[in-house]
Amino acid sequence: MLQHIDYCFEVEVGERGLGRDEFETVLQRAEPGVRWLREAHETNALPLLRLPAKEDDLAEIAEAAAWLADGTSDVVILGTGGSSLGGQTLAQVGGWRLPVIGDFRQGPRLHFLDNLDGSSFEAALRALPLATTKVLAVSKSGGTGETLMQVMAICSAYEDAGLGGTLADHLMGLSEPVHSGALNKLRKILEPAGVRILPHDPGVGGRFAALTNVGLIPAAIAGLDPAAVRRGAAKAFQPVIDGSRVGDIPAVAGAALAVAFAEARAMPMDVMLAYSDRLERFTRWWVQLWSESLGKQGRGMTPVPAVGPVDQHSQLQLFLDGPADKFVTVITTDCRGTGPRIDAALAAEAGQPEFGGRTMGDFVAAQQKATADTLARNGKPVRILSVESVDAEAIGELMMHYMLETIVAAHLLGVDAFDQPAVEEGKVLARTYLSES
Ligand SMILES: O=P(O)(O)OC[C@H]1O[C@](O)(CO)[C@@H](O)[C@@H]1O
Repeated sequence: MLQHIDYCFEVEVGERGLGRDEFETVLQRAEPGVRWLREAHETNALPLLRLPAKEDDLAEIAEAAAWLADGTSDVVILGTGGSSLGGQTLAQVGGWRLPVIGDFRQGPRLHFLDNLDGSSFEAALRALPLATTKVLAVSKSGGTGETLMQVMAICSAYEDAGLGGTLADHLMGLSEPVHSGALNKLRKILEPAGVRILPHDPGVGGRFAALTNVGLIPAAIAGLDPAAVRRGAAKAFQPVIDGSRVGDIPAVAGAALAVAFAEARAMPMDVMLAYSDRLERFTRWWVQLWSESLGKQGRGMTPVPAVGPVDQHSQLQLFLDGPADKFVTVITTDCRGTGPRIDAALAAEAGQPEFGGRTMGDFVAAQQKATADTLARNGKPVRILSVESVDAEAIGELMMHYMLETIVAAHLLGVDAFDQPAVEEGKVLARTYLSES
């Protein structure tokens, strides 16, 4: 992966761009954050940082994925937020939820039920052949209401189908170990039925858990090699541990840019425009990571997910000509030569001669470059992240890059990247309203 940041500076984009000295100042402010990361890695204070090199859990991940998938018609993954989006992101790289081929994938059908909607859940329960379905219920805390309700509904559905005695043959859980006698409700439901519960690493926060069993089991079911995902993550982490200068660590430079644009240019909207169907879920995973990690104490930047070229026909007008409050990241792939090649005679006849002999990938390659250049020409700062192709290593590298970028941005903003205190109030109120209804 290469990061190009020339279009972030005033010499290229004019007054919305940063001066090199301004950027250097923010980079210097990032140094304590990078020192903290290095120390946390050495002392294992942040287990996330040990994941890229971790190998001792890969056999269990492969075995769990095989148990869920082998001889199964459908695999249902319950869980929300960080207990689902990392798995979705990785599974999409393996083909899940891609247009058309998502429906023709080899192996069991894969379903992530991360949103709670009674009517669709009921329809899903009617449609699923329960006897040949396996369910993975993921909740780090074991206490998320939406996931608990789904698990209870599924257990009852098995009971109603006369399969109540076979829950251990169909369900698997993934949750933190019980600590200091606290109640883990997911375990409380599943353990008495003999359902196996895999451990969620208590030291890895939900939205940072994609490189653990939480993300890698769905990845393996979708045909991705978990070891390759981690190899990619190690690439993003390498410049942190090898002592590179802060400005030479892509994730640190990215964090410094985002914070500098928010603070010094009043540009608190961060757009991720990814030119690949395989990265659509990745943009959504990043939305949670960026929002829950940074949106605190009146600070934070608002993530805007977009996919190209389709969002050129939806959001690009706003990015180019709306409020000048956005820092855009364009993620490009080397897609030249991919896809169908267009017949020259047909192209000429249609009055589109430049299509003749070109592939769809050639057109998208031209579009992603044209979008970045057009934004820059219109005075909009743009960063370009280019990956050769979207495979297991590339997604691992992208995910680790963004986790590091988020942690460093939190240091720069002076907020805790790892908590999400504000969402608790609404959860308590919803429980009160439910018991009063
Ligand atoms: O994995 P859990 O504990 O069920 O939490 C699911 C999600 O809910 C949140 O706690 C927010 O409500 C997220 O941070 C988390 O990813």
